[in-house]
Formats: sequence, structure tokens, C-alpha cells
Amino acid sequence: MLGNFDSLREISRNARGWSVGSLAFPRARSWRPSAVSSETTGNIDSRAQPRPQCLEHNRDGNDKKITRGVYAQELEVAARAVQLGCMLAQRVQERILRKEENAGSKDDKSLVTVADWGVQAVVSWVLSQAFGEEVSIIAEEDTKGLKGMNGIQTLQRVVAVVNECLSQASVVGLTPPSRKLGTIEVLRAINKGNSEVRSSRSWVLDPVDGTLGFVRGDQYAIALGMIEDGRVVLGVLGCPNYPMRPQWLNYHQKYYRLASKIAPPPPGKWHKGCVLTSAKGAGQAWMEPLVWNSDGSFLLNPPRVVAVSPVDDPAQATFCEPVEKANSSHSFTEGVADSLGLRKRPLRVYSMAKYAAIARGDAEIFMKFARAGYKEKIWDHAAGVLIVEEAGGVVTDAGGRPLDFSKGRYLEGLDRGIIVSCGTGLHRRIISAVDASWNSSKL
Ligand SMILES: Nc1ncnc2c1ncn2[C@@H]1O[C@H](COP(=O)(O)OS(=O)(=O)O)[C@@H](OP(=O)(O)O)[C@H]1O
Ligand SMILES: [Mg+2]
Ligand SMILES: [Mg+2]
Ligand SMILES: [Mg+2]
Repeated sequence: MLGNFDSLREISRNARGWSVGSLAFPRARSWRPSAVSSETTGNIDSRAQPRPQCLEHNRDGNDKKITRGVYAQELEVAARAVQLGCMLAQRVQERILRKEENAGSKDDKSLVTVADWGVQAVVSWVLSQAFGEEVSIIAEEDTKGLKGMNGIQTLQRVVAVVNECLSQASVVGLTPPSRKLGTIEVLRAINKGNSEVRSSRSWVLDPVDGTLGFVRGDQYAIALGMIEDGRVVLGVLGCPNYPMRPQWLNYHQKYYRLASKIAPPPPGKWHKGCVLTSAKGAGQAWMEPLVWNSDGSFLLNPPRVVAVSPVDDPAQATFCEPVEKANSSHSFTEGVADSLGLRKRPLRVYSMAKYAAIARGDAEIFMKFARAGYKEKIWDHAAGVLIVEEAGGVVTDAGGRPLDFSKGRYLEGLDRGIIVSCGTGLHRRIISAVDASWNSSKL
């Protein structure tokens, strides 16, 4: 048995919907499958797939379909929390691009924005409503940057965007709070992300992964995983800018700028954005395309099964990696790619959208080799690893061992770097190529 609902409050249903803890899920509006045609869905199974019984939920309005299967309610809550986060982040990104909002930097000089704090507050609030105040969340952000004279102004903008977003919670099937959250409540929600690591169950959140891509109007992700007894058992990956056509991943923000000048995407048509979900043991991963409205909200579409690419010939494989050399050695991976026989140019993409690309079958390989001494954080990988594995892919360190999510905030004991691929045959070849290149590298 992979999990149970002991820690969940009673799930109650009534004529208006159902609830988990104090979080009410109204009867969902019906799906609008016509918004995504089979030609626009990229490399996915174009037939809308029913979720297996353990993941069935009330989106068709049929309460009888709710089952107490493994992680069903957790996945439902997590998906809605991430969807709400996508809405908040996308609004902030548009404000940044219009220069109405800007990014700040943390003590370690990395970027942080109103969206990083806002998404953390919203997701934390939703999880606490569903699973109680005692819920354990390990998340990237803290509230240090929201103190002092400068911080107070930023905090006001965070509180405003959180309330703006929560007031529209019904878009993702959640009941909005009865009144606006106050500053203290927002700070408390953000700080909940600094929970002590628990051995039993913790949520792991990267509210905005790829903040650099985010402020540049490019790819970013909202990543929520759940760890139980040291293993990732649930993953939700929101990629609000993931393009309908995978080749557009290459365009970075230029595509969006160009596209918005030439022809705005028709309303009600899918052109970008998806949320990927899966749970341990499901043997499948799903993608829900987001269809954006002009007011910054979106329509959700039925989940569709995604699967990794069947390609195992390196000459045919697409390899992706971080955009910034500082985050992963491009020269090292170039050597690996060479000895492996990869022919295509690397696809450099910000954020965990790289995991999404592998899970969707849009790329075959993702490698990250950070500089010596850098410790990878669990929130940068948890959701992506689970989704790729359930979609049929493989994720290990360069020694071929699974990533260890049992040791707290960092991936302790990581051997050199992270390798993600679409299958075991290709994976073995990559590991051999890494070994061959390692001794001559300067990492
Ligand atoms: N020096 C160094 N080495 C390796 N990794 C680092 C480093 N510094 C930061 N980070 C983490 O990288 C996360 C962003 O990864 P990306 O794949 O988006 O990188 S890139 O911007 O495309 O280069 C980024 O996540 P976010 O902070 O959520 O954006 C960091 O957790
Ligand atoms: Mg960061
Ligand atoms: Mg990150
Ligand atoms: Mg982040």
C-alpha cells in the first residue's frame, strides 16, 4: 500500500459539491473538450483519457465517482493549487513584461518576484485548508525579503495579488475565501514552506522554478510534489508557457513577443500552457492543457495521457539542458553529446519545463551538471522526477542511482549530475558517455 488517507480529514459530499478539510470543492463546471483539437495537442495521445479509478474525481459533476483510492484527493487538491498558482504567476509575468512589476534579488543574488512569494502563499493556503494547519511544506521561499522599508512595499503587492487570485479560485473549482487574507495570514502561509522535514509526509514546492526565464517572459514552472517516507509519491508540474508546438520551445521569449505583434492567439484555442500530473504507481502521467482567456484566467481541459518518446537512437535524440552555463556545464555536456553521437543542437530551456518535455515525448534526454559544491534542492526535481518516471522515463544521478529525496532540503549524495532520459537503453549509454568524458573534464 503506497499511501492512505489517515491524515486527511473526512471527505464529505453534498448536493453542491464535496470538501476536504475546510476546503470546499463546488460542483465543477463541465469540461470543454472542444477547445483542444487533435491537431493542436502536440505529441500526446489526442483522445481524452479517463483517469484510472484511483484518480477519478468529480470534474464531470458525478460525486459517485469519487473513490478513496491511493492519493486521489491529494492529487486533486495539488492540481487545483498549482492551477491557481499558474494564474497568479502568469498575471505577474505579464506585469513584469509591461514594466509594471519588477524582480528583486535574494542574499545569494538569485532572483525573486512577487510571483515567487504569491504562488507559495496561495499553494500553502490551499494545502492548509485541505489538510489542516499542521500540513508540512518544504518550499523555496522565505519572508526575509519582505521585511524592512523596501520589503513592506513588495509585501503589499504580494498580499494584493494573492487576494486577487484567491477571489477567482472558482476558475479552478475551488471556493474562494469568505474574506480577503490579511498581511499576517499571507506571511504565515509563506512561512509554512519552511516546515521541518518530516519522515512521514511532506509537500515540496518550487513556487516559480526558472525565475530567470520567468522575468524574461520565457519558460518557467510551478512544481508541487509530495514525499512520503523519503519517496516522491505525487507530482504536479504547471508550465503556463509550454508551447502547443514543441519546436517553439526553441524560440524563448522572442516567439511570444513576435507572436503578440503579428497575430494574437484566437480566444478559446489552446496555444500554450499545461499542467502535468501523476502519482506513484499510476504507470501513466497526464497533461491538462490550459486555454487562456483575455482576462488572465483560463479554461481547463480534460487530462490526456502523455508518454515518453520511443526513440533510443542517440542520432535521433533531442537533448535539453539549462540555459545558463552557471547552472550546468555546457562544455561538459557538449563532450558527452559528442561521444554519445547526439547530432541535434541542445535545446536550452529554463525551468522544470525540461522534465515536462521528456514526459511529453518532445525531447529524449535532459542532463544537468552543476559546478562542484553546488547542492541540488529537492523542490527543483521532485515533481519532475515522479512525472517522468510514471510517463515511462528514467531519472538517476551520473552513477546510475535514483535521486535521494529522504535527506531533507537537498539531494544528498548526488553523484556528479542528473540524467533524465526516455528509456533504459539510452540511459545506460548516456551514463557510459558521462564516465568516459568525466576524467578529461574540468568540472
Ligand atoms: N549555481 C547553480 N547551479 C545549479 N543550479 C542552480 C544554481 N543556482 C541556482 N540553481 C537552481 O537552478 C534552478 C533553475 O534551473 P534552470 O534549469 O531553469 O536553469 S537556467 O536558468 O535555465 O540556466 C533554480 O531554480 P529557481 O530558483 O526556482 O529558478 C535554482 O534552484
Ligand atoms: Mg529561486
Ligand atoms: Mg527552482
Ligand atoms: Mg523557484
